[in-house]
Amino acid sequence: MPLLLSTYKSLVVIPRRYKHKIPDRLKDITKSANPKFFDSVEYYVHKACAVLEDKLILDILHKKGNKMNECEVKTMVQAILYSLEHCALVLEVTFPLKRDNGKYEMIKGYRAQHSKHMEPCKGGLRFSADVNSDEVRALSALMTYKCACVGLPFGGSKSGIKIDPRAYSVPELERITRRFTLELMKKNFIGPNCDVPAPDAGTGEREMAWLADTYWKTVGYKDINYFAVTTGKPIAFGGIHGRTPATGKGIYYGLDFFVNQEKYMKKLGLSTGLKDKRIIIQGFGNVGKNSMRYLHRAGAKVIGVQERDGSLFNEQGINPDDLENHLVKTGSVKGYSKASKFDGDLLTHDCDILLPAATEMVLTLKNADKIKAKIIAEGANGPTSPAADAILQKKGVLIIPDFYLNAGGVTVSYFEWIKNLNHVSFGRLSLQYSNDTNRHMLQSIEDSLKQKMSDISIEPNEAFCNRMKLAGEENIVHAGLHFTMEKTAQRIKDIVDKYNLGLDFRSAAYIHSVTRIFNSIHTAGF
Ligand SMILES: NC(=O)C1=CN([C@@H]2O[C@H](COP(=O)(O)OP(=O)(O)OC[C@H]3O[C@@H](n4cnc5c(N)ncnc54)[C@H](O)[C@@H]3O)[C@@H](O)[C@H]2O)C=CC1
Ligand SMILES: O=C(O)CCC(=O)C(=O)O
Repeated sequence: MPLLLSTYKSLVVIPRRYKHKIPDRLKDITKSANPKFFDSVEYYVHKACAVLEDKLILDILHKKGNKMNECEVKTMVQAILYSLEHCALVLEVTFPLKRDNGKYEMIKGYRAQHSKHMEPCKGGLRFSADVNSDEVRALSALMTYKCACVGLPFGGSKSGIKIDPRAYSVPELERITRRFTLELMKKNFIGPNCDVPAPDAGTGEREMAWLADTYWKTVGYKDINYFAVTTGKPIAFGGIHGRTPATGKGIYYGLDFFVNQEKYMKKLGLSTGLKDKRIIIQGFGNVGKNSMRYLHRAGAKVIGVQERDGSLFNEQGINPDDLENHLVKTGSVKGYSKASKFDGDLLTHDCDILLPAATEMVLTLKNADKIKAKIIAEGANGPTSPAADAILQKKGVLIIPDFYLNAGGVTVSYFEWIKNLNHVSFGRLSLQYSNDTNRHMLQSIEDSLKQKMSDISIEPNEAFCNRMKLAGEENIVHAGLHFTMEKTAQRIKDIVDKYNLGLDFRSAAYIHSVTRIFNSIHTAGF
């Protein structure tokens, strides 16, 4: 079938000559109940390449000054696209831990660097009993596409340490984190210019401070940029305002963009806007809790929360701050009095938006057919298996893909990394100056008008005053995040229209990312 590209003015027909081939080993993945995570990401990438490959080849062939013949171009394009199948480097380390009770235990950890088409590589560090090599490889690949999607100059990486953090004391977690950092340093898997970790599931500011401190006190003292070795650090140790809630805030911006697209909401039979949308969230950790907070503020009703140890339901909506207070007080969502305990599977309960924000592969061949949500907002990395994706697409569900929707975290990590390299916080040099400039501008308008009208005074209104008062680092970060999420959403939407992809926003986002990665590899030389 020819590929129809609708442009602003006309419809361009591209003959499908080259037919990017999805490898045989991935062909049946849409029927698999339990696919490998890395294979799933790879499958999605190939699916996008099948749409994109012809265009990449033809673009180069028709580029002014191109000296390669068709066969050479095709071979090169395919080589670059298939190179994305591989994870560039995977480190697996095992080291001993002396536990508080005097016993010893061997700890396993990984760091995978999927693509080094840009450096440093960027990606979080997770603590979870489920960590394995396949998982970190898949998560590192997602980081490659995530950074490209929102236009960050990074390759993709990810670490995991195979522990349940709840089973260890704080001093034990500190020893594990510091020792793991040393192992990464010994193999050149960490550094401001080669690989920069950040928080992921089971870790946060505290772990990032231990990591940065270990680097600083050993090799980093010779490196003036040592703070840029991790992101997601506490403010007092080189962090940036707004990194902790950034993933949740980005999810809110992304969702807000898509639910305001009339054309798509009509297709789904939903009204536009977040107000009164009924949402179910899986996971009440960093991502779940923070996205719930922003969605609640926007007037959406989070009617259900599913956690590891129980589920809550209230058709009138659950207050995120209230639930968090209960969690902090009791250590669990269980027993929360303003919602009822829910015994069934909340993921398949009726709602407008389902927001998985806990872990991967929760929407699978087993439950996809029972999902009633009209929108799946992928807050977690990899929550949907290819089989579930195919079923949900068929059912006409709009899926906003993980590596776009949860990119707010790494976007603000990028701002933190730049802040550390610049050794100055955003706005420090310019804010007072721009506030003074605004006041001079108002005075100048007033002076000009006074020449014509004697009795006039111009005062900044409340909104303008607030804007000048609030213009600190946090607001600059949020504005940068908002801009990034909205601009990227627009690009993804344009690609859906351009390639007639229906509701397949995942393929559109991959086309966007792969095009950027392809261009950088092709430009640098392969
Ligand atoms: N922290 C970040 O900035 C980012 C995180 N992500 C992804 O978002 C997801 C969640 O990450 P965080 O919120 O940081 O982790 P977290 O550790 O802060 O929270 C995860 C929550 O999910 C719950 N949970 C785990 N398995 C569950 C299950 N099967 N059912 C119900 N609840 C379950 C846990 O009890 C925990 O409360 C992960 O997939 C992570 O890779 C993605 C982008 C950035
Ligand atoms: O902030 C970062 O650098 C990475 C966050 C992360 O691990 C993710 O987006 O999955």
